[in-house]
This record gives sequence, structure tokens and C-alpha cells, in this order.
Amino acid sequence: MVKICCIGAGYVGGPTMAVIAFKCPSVEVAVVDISVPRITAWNSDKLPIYEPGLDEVVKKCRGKNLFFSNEIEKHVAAADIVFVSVNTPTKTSGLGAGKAADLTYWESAARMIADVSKSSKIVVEKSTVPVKTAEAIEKILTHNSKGIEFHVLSNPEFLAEGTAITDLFNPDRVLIGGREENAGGLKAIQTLKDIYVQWVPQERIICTNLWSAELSKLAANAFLAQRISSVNSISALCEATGANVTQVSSAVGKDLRIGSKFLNASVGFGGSCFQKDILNLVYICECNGLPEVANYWKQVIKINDYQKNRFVNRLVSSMFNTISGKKIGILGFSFKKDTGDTRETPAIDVCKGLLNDKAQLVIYDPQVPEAQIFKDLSTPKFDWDQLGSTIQITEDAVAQSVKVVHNAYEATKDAHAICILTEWDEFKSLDYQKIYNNMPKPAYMFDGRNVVDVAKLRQIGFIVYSIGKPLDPWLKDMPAIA
Ligand SMILES: NC(=O)c1ccc[n+]([C@@H]2O[C@H](COP(=O)([O-])OP(=O)(O)OC[C@H]3O[C@@H](n4cnc5c(N)ncnc54)[C@H](O)[C@@H]3O)[C@@H](O)[C@H]2O)c1
Ligand SMILES: O=c1ccn([C@@H]2O[C@H](COP(=O)(O)OP(=O)(O)O[C@H]3O[C@H](CO)[C@@H](O)[C@H](O)[C@H]3O)[C@@H](O)[C@H]2O)c(=O)[nH]1
Repeated sequence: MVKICCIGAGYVGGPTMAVIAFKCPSVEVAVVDISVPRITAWNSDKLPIYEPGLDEVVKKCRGKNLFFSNEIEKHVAAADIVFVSVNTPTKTSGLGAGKAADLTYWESAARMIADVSKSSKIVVEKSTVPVKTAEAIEKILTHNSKGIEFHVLSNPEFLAEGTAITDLFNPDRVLIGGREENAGGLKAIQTLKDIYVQWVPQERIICTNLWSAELSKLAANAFLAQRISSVNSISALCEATGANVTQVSSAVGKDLRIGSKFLNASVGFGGSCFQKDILNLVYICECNGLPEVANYWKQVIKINDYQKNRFVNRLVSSMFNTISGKKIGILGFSFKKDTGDTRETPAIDVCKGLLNDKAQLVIYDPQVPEAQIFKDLSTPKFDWDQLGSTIQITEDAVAQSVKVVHNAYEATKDAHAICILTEWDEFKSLDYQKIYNNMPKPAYMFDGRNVVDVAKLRQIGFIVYSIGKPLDPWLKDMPAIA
């Protein structure tokens, strides 16, 4: 029986390994983590992450060929294949702070693998890492290896949160990078391919050299984020001219060379990956003496910051330039629907911007716990962080000006304005007449995700702002200073 161990039981390690166990009954999978609460949650009825379809997959395999454990060394020692899926956040201090990936967790995992291994292993980079990381990992492993053979593969993960299980069941591609130039490397690539081939069609499994696999992951995220910043930049121009961004992106996306996906204008992209990975790409370009290329990709993040800023400014300027003491109902806090993850969610910057203008916020999100929202809003950002960045709200100010509630009607009652910051499906079908009746007038709706029916809400009486859509006459006269 092939034994797999995955170091890191997070958003990637947990679902990915659950799906491998589910699809490959003859493989034994152990997912290990340093965090005791995380492992306890994986072994309980309330999994540590919300992901549609995940519960069923975990319940089918847990205790049979899928195990979650804090006994890291034991499971690593026993494994034939070790996946490393630890976090690789942006460095916050030292060389490359604010851009480079922090590989502390990765390096400590690699050193531990070298220390505890008594048999040869394939070590798989699942985390997103800078191109050439495999070279450093090989050095760490072989330097301490006591004659054991290690083969390093790069197998980046392309799942998106909220659709992780369907993405893993039916991936566009699986990418395996390895040392194609030697027999051991080729054998390692084949061993990993033999796992995926149990449910992924052969032609979707792409084998490359190590550096292509590592770089493809960063490049894919940069291209995806670039599409959002591109459409968001056009949304500003739509508002200035009377064009409608939904019509423009639909017309543009009909060109098969461009494609229709990932062209939804929004208040900005969030999540733990896009900003981090582009910053990482920027840093790699700078280190390779390519400042023009670095600046090109930096612009994708700048437009994202501009978009969040623009949203806050539009709201404040439309409400007579003051929101001091005004209640604002916030619908949605996670970085996208169907996840409770708030890492880099645009809601943090938008809410901080509103708090900076002394608004009173009442927040509702179907999945994000109250404590997480308070933590996110009072955690200082780093100096290097872009935009809203400089805005720091103290814990006391957050406690005084923010309330978290358990449904959308409570959040919007007596509110001067509503902001939709996540596209949760339930926000499409709320009783907006009832909501309107419970708000002081004029009642504003600022839809940062283009989820509401603008015409219908205007008919009810709302003043509606929807990203990139023709402006409400009320808003037209308001300056939209960025
Ligand atoms: N979240 C996503 O959608 C996504 C998708 C594709 C790729 N990625 C990449 O995958 C990697 C993991 O991301 P994530 O979102 O799962 O992160 P995460 O923070 O949810 O999980 C990482 C886990 O690793 C554990 N860990 C850290 N150091 C450890 C060590 N030495 N030993 C054991 N456990 C350790 C942490 O306790 C944590 O539970 C990152 O590189 C990320 O860029 C993420
Ligand atoms: O047309 C769009 C599509 C997305 N978004 C926003 O972009 C962010 C990221 O969304 P998405 O890419 O769906 O989620 P992630 O889980 O961050 O997944 C991305 O990042 C992962 C981590 O590297 C990759 O594995 C995935 O392929 C890549 O899509 C979210 O805030 C979305 O609301 C938009 O604003 N407009």
C-alpha cells in the first residue's frame, strides 16, 4: 500500500488529501499539522474550513484510509510520498519584506523530513513557492540525508476556495514538475502520475521540468488577477461614460481568444493567493534584474487597491461627504462566496476606510465568525501593504463602531446605506422592499459585487451604486475622487 503524508492540514492540504484518499482507496493518507486545534477539528463533526462537498468526502474516508494527526514525525517517517502544503505568506520583515515569500515553514518542514527519514522518499511541493525553491529544498534534503535518496517534485495546486472539491474532482490540469533529465526523477514523476491517473484523464496530466511547474503556478495566478484588474479598470471608465461593465465584459469575452470567464467587475479581488503570489513574482523579477517586468505586474495590485479605495470614496462622497455616526449595513465579509476565509478580503480595506470616516458598521456574513471579523479589523497592517494600508483602527475603536449580527435584515435595519461586499447567493433573493421600509431615506445601496437587480431596487426607491454600471442621477453629481 502506497503511503502518503501531507504536512499542513489547511485549505489546500485538507481537501486535496481527502480527495486523493476518496479516489484512491488503495492509498493510505495521513494529514499532519503542528496546530492541535486544527487537527482536532478535522477529526470532529465541525471541520475547520467551510467548503461545499468537503464534509461528505471526509466522512467517507476518515478512519479508513484518511487520517488527521499531530504526530508529524511518525507519519513522515512511514511515508513513501511526502506532500508539503504549509503556508508561504509574504515576508513581513527583513530582506524582501512586503514582496518575497516567507519560506520559514517550508524550510523547517524540509529539515524535519531530512531528520526523521530512514527510507527514500518523494517530496512534493504542494505549496506555492518561488521558482527555484526545489533547488534549495534538494540541498537541505541531501545535505542531511545520511545516504537516503530524495526526489523533489513540484505539483502546484490550482483549486479555488468555494469550489475546491469540484476543482479537485475535475481539474483543468494536474501539473507535475521533476528532474526529467535523470532516471530517478522520471520514476518519481511516474509514481505521482500513477496516483492522479486513478481519476484524472491522462491528457490533463502535464509533466514538465521543475522550474516550469513552479513558475506556471505564479504565472497562472498573475494572469487570473490581471483579468480582474483589467475589467475593474474598465469599470471606472464605464461609470464615467455611461457604459455598462457587464455588457462590455460580455461583449469582450465572446471573443474566443479572450474567453468569458473571470471578467466580473468587483470591489476588488481578495484571498490568500493573488496578492501574495504577484508580489512574489514581482520580487523574483526584481532579483533577476527585470524592473520593467516587475512594474508591469505590480500594476495589477495597484489597480486592485484603487478599486477598493474608489468604492469607499464613492460611498462617502455620495452621502454628502460625511458618514460620521451613520449606520452602514455590510453584507458579506469573506473574500468570495462559499468560503468563510477572510484572508486579504476586500471587505477589510473597505470597512477600515468606512471606519476611518467614523461610520458605525453592522456586519453580516453567513460563514465568517464574529471573532474573526473583529480580529481582521483591528489587526494592524504592515507598512509595506498597499492602499488603505495606512489606515489602522484600534481594537477599542472597532469594539465601539462595529457590530456583527446573524442575518441580513438585522444588519440593514435603520441603516443609511448597505454595502454588498461578497456575492453570497442569499443576497440576490432578499426582500429588498422590507429592507427599504426599515431604512431612513434616502436609502442607499452600494453593490460591490453586482448581485442586485438595479432596476428593481431603483423602483423600490433605493439610490443604487453598482460597480461599472450607469450611475444613478443622484450619484452622478457626486465627485468620485479616488
Ligand atoms: N488557499 C488556497 O486556495 C490555495 C490554493 C492553491 C495553492 N495554495 C498554496 O498552498 C499553500 C498552503 O495554503 P493554505 O491556504 O492551505 O494555508 P493554510 O494556512 O490554510 O494551511 C497551512 C497549514 O500548515 C501548517 N504548518 C505550517 N508549518 C508547519 C510545519 N512545519 N509542520 C506541520 N504543519 C505546518 C499550519 O499550521 C497550517 O494549518 C500556500 O503556499 C498557498 O499559497 C493555496
Ligand atoms: O471575475 C472575477 C473572479 C474573481 N474575483 C475575485 O477574485 C478573488 C479570487 O477568487 P478565486 O480565484 O475564485 O479564488 P481563490 O481561492 O483565491 O483561487 C485563486 O487562487 C488559488 C490559490 O493560488 C488558485 O489555486 C486558484 O486557481 C485561483 O483561482 C475573489 O475575491 C473573487 O471575488 C473577481 O472579482 N472577479
